[in-house]
Amino acid sequence: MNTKGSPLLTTRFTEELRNQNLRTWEAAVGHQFVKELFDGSIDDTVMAGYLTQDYRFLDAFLALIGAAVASADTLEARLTLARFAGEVAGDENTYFQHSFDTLGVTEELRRETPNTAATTGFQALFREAADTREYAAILSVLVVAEWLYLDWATRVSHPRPTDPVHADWITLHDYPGFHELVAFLRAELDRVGPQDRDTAGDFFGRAVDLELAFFDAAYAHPLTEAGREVVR
Ligand SMILES: Cc1ncc(CO)c(N)n1
Repeated sequence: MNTKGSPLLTTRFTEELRNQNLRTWEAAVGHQFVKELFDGSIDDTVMAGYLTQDYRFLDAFLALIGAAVASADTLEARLTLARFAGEVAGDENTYFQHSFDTLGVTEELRRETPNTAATTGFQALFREAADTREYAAILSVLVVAEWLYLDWATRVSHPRPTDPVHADWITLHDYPGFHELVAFLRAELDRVGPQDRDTAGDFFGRAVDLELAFFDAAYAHPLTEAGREVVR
């Protein structure tokens, strides 16, 4: 049957989850941070604060990917997730090191900068998802983190900004391998999520809320000129 409403044409599970959180999702994807990143107008103190917090996100996120490797139910998924961990530990980590150098953010300053509530919230959510040891719960958080970032990075048709700190952050979330990764993560959650609907919906929704809070926090907690070793 090809009629509308046939089981074959029902909404994908991940689409359903996004629809349940659409207002917050859209607020995150269309955030001032994204607009200013694309037009190159984002203040260095905002970018420096954002990246300082996001480097802590990266640390906790790597641990969550490890939990996904451990809980996946197929070799194919384990291989894909392990390669994904390699990307984060490789190119993405290198991006952070270069950007901290460019912006003049020293290790000492990063050490002295406290977590924002959104960063602490993500760390707790990642730990909670990992502790379930359930692939569906872990995937629900991974899907939000990667799909929402793919969405903002690909939605705007602006040309790339010239500053590598800005341009490379966009490229890290819009290259062919990243599109494939998000397609993979979504397909996995579409496959295993419906058996664990409530848990998936709970983790997915909390992750979307934190994504919006994380962008807001970048403006509420810029890394100020006074505390920063200004290189440019
Ligand atoms: C807050 C946040 N969400 C998602 C991503 C993409 O992994 C990121 N780097 N930071």
